Amino acid sequence: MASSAATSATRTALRQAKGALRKSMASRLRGMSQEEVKGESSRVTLRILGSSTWASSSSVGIYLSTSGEVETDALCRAAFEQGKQVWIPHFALDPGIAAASPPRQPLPPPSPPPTKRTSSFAEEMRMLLLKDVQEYQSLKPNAYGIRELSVEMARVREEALASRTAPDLILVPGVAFDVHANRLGHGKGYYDRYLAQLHKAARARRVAAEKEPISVALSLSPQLLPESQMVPTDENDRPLDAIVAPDRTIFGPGSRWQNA
Ligand SMILES: Nc1nc2c(c(=O)[nH]1)N(C=O)[C@@H](CNc1ccc(C(=O)N[C@@H](CCC(=O)O)C(=O)O)cc1)CN2
Ligand SMILES: Nc1ncnc2c1ncn2[C@@H]1O[C@H](COP(=O)(O)OP(=O)(O)OP(=O)(O)O)[C@@H](O)[C@H]1O
Repeated sequence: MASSAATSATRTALRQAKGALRKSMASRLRGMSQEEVKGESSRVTLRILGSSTWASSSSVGIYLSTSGEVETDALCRAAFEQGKQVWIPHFALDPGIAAASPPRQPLPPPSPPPTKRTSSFAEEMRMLLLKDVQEYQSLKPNAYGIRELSVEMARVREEALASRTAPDLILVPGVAFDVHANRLGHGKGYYDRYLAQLHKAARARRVAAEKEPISVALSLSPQLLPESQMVPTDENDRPLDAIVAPDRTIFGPGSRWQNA
């Protein structure tokens, strides 16, 4: 009992530390002007486009940026121009699928408090194949303000986990990063779980270790914490292969990212 109480206290402390960092980073990022974000995004984009990892990848997973993130518009367009396959996140809840799940309790049980809140987002993120740049340009923002395929299109669209041409490079968003290549996201664990599944799927397809997908986070300058500060992590948080910031690349343990 004592050790499970300690574990639960540790988890609470970790959740609080992550929450505090998300809050302080959000306020730092609000202090950046649009011009600063654009300028830094261009520098990150040039570093990605100039890397040999980008040059040798034929299939890329790219997040579609929202405020407080490195903008990915130029990267998406470059990927299409260069004939790469482009996969984007999808996390809108599909009401068709929700209707098939067991009915909710009319009232939450008095104790313990409910852990699940109603949300317009799915439990798990998927990565769906975009057809072309025209389709990319036609995407509409979801309830969170992030552009993605409509729920109807998403139902019939190829998903990366089951694909033989799954992305070999994933460009990952985040709130904060540290010099050990750790990442803090928005708190749903979508990318942590998805990357773990993608690696599992690659192993199941007997993809060689050196061909497993490379995950690289894109960071605005304030998002990369100073050496003295670490992102709070637990056993589910895997360091990335690299973090590319406007004037610095952080390499994760055993990284296969190649700048030049
Ligand atoms: N541009 C971009 N796309 C992305 C991500 C991202 O971080 N950036 N994601 C990276 O994972 C996924 C979306 N992640 C999300 C994470 C949290 C919430 C959300 O609802 N946050 C609430 C608080 C939590 C809750 O209500 O449960 C909020 O902000 O109010 C939504 C989406 C997929 N696409
Ligand atoms: N690989 C995993 N397997 C199972 N659960 C996981 C995994 N990774 C994360 N989780 C769970 O997801 C929840 C949110 O995790 P966390 O706070 O690290 O999210 P995040 O990485 O900041 O968010 P996101 O990836 O959506 O940007 C936690 O309860 C965590 O335990």
